[in-house]
Amino acid sequence: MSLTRAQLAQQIIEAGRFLYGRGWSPATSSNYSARLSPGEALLTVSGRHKGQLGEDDVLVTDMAGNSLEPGKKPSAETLLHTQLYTWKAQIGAVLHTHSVNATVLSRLTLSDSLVFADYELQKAFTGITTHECQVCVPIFDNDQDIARLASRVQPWLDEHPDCVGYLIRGHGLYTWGATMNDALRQVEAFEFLFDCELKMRALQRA
Ligand SMILES: CSCCC(=O)C(=O)COP(=O)(O)O
Ligand SMILES: [Zn+2]
Repeated sequence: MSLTRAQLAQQIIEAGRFLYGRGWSPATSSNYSARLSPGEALLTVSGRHKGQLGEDDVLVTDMAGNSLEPGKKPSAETLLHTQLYTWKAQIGAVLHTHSVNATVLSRLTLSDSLVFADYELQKAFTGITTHECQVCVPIFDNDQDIARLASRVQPWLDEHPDCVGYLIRGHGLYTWGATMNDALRQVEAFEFLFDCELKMRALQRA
């Protein structure tokens, strides 16, 4: 069943309240979207406070990232959302967050990926049914040129059809789901795992 623009806007508004409240979308950072139709996404307007979004703070774009609502500026990172909708038809929502843990962990990790293994909570990710597997999270260097960044993300997605999210170094997390609730669950799962990983590293050093 497809949801209306108003329903999807409400989901984005509520996601923003939740993510801001958890401290994962501070200071106008982050952007959120939902698939409105096969060829259109509903995305946050650039620069808005994500804990205080209203109905006017979202706009429709095409899958090339062009605003279909003149006068509204789409998120600077629109292309990172639309590339995911183009990559997989099952994706219905994309969330990008800026937590302290995602930022610190992506800076501490000098290699180009993080691997989670043996955590029961890995099962919160779509398609994962056991802790006995590895969840590989690529880390891409940050880039102010979002088209260039998207062009570095694309080969990874193409080669890893089961990818559940990625980090941008010193910047934040991208994850997604068939529904907004699926995407929110994955943000929470990542944040739990980031927390565990940072605590493990701190204790191993002590
Ligand atoms: C204040 S954070 C810098 C921009 C950013 O990384 C972000 O997620 C928000 O950008 P937007 O254009 O979507 O508001
Ligand atoms: Zn960002």
